[in-house]
Amino acid sequence: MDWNTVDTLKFEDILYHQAEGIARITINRPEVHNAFRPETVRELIDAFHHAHHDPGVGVIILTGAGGRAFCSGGDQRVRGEEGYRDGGGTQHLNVLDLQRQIRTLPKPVVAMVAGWCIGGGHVLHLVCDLTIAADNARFGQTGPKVGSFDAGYGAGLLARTIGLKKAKEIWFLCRQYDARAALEMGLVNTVVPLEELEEETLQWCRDMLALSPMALRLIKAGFNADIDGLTGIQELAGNATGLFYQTPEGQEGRNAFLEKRPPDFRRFPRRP
Ligand SMILES: CC(C)(COP(=O)(O)OP(=O)(O)OC[C@H]1O[C@@H](n2cnc3c(N)ncnc32)[C@H](O)[C@@H]1OP(=O)(O)O)[C@@H](O)C(=O)NCCC(=O)NCCSC(=O)CCC(=O)c1ccccc1C(=O)O
Repeated sequence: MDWNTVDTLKFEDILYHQAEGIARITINRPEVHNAFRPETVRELIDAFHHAHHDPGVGVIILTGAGGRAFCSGGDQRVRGEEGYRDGGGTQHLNVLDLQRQIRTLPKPVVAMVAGWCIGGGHVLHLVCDLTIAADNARFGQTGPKVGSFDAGYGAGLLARTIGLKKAKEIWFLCRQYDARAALEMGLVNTVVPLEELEEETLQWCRDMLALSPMALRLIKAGFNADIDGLTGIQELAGNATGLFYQTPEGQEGRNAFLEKRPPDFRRFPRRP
């Protein structure tokens, strides 16, 4: 695949590439196994925002540079007493904003995982819709070992994904799991040799690009609705409103207002 960059997007900690309707977002800090600092997360949020609003993008890949790590979580070197310090000294837990963004983004997001997928990095793959793992991938949570925990998606979505007992084991014992074990517990969708990781991920993306974007959008919202509470229902309901706007019945209300007349909904059926 010949990836293109986007001239308007300038990043320091991440890379953004695009081709054939696929956006590839790469955390590019291999010297720390792609740990994220607040600036990394801010750039990821901007990149996902761009991919979300680009009508030429149908599927998004999230990955890490270097082949040795997807992401090792928050950068412990900038961890302060309240969060992770940015260059100006303000402390953040802004990866939580990124997690919600990936959940509500109405396009499939695929985690392409090689190497370490640990801590907050593990939660990032978890909130992606699908995970394609290389055979060198290793998964786990370290929170209780390093004085941290993610009791939101990191706990609840993990339990929904692999079951409560296994999710508690992962958090309570802080063990690491290889790709085969991750596949067996339903934590990833497939495992391939490292050298085939990108091609396999692209094939999954191409298969999704051949399908109805609206159907994928709605089924993603449907999968997330109950787990995400009112935010999930809002996403599903927003889609319903968007579809209703496209109907003559929805447009009659707007037209009547603009034409300063009472709306006439009598011609629209009350369906069984
Ligand atoms: C991933 C390891 C197991 C890999 O081990 P190994 O192969 O031996 O490599 P190393 O030599 O350890 O690492 C190479 C190099 O990278 C540096 N590094 C690795 N991880 C980090 C990191 N997270 N931060 C900073 N630096 C890192 C390492 O120091 C080495 O550099 P040198 O210069 O050579 O020393 C192992 O590296 C490891 O265990 N890493 C730490 C994993 C970890 O504990 N991550 C943090 C978990 S907590 C978190 O992610 C917080 C997320 C968050 O923001 C959050 C917010 C709100 C609610 C909840 C959360 C949440 O906790 O998720």
